[in-house]
Amino acid sequence: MTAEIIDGKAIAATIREEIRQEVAAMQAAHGRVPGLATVLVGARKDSETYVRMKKKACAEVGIASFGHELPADISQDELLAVVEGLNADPAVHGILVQLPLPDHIDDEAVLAAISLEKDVDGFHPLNIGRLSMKRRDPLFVPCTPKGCIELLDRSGIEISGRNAVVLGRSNIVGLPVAMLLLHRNATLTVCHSRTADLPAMVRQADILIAAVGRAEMVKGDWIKPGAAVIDVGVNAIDDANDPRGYRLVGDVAFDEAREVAGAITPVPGGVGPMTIAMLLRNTTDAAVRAFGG
Ligand SMILES: Nc1nc2c(c(=O)[nH]1)N[C@@H](CN(C=O)c1ccc(C(=O)N[C@@H](CCC(=O)O)C(=O)O)cc1)CN2
Repeated sequence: MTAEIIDGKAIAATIREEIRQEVAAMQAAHGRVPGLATVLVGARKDSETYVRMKKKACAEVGIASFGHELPADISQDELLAVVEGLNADPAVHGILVQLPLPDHIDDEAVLAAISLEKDVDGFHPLNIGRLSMKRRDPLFVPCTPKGCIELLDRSGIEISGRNAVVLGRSNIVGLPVAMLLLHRNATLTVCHSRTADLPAMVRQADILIAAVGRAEMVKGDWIKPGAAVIDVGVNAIDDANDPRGYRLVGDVAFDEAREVAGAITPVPGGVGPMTIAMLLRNTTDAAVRAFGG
């Protein structure tokens, strides 16, 4: 079997066009557009790239973006003051604090300071708490997990009643995506570094979400024939043939897995573009609420 490739780039482009039209309609109806504040602390190259991609995506759909580039040695109080200022700014409907933050900053305190109505990353403890409960919808769902579910839905992959295995238990991806799958009536297994016989567990998966951050860890013979494989990993590995000196690979050994799976996301071009599309979705939803529907 050769798997169907789930083209995250194309699906994200469709979603972005849907949002562009909504934003144009908002502009016509209210004379206002959604606004996203991005907060970048320090000069990590990957974070700079992601924030730049987010601002560009905002511009393409008509969302206003307000960039705050702050020094790596900013104090926690100073950063909290920036967040408070954005909470009070009526032009800002969503606040994105790019992670990870420098070690001297307590990221939980910063995420908890974001107004619930502007928490477009969905990382506020109350939003996460609501995500973990039945029938208590959070105001926002974290972007990468939401993007994984959207990829399954838009590819016509049934979730209810299927065995879903989540590899990884991070706050950003593993735990929230596990909750979303459970809410959609999947039978859920969460695997991690202490799981015994990982290949055997993964082989149970009708739907596999790989989010461990280890390059090509999941081998082809770990995959159940016909499974849907959503690869969240974005890992740089050395490649002398690439002009950048590296290339990006996922957590799944793609060439092996595509011979066994029914459907699979590539890296790059799978989940990554969906993360940004879902941020635009959440920001637009925040503005709709702020404008009164
Ligand atoms: N506040 C947040 N911080 C972080 C999040 C997040 O959702 N909110 N997620 C990640 C990084 N991330 C967004 O911030 C992100 C990662 C990857 C991509 C993406 O489109 N990747 C491309 C490849 C890009 C490249 O060539 O370098 C792909 O997979 O096709 C977008 C966003 C951590 N921090």
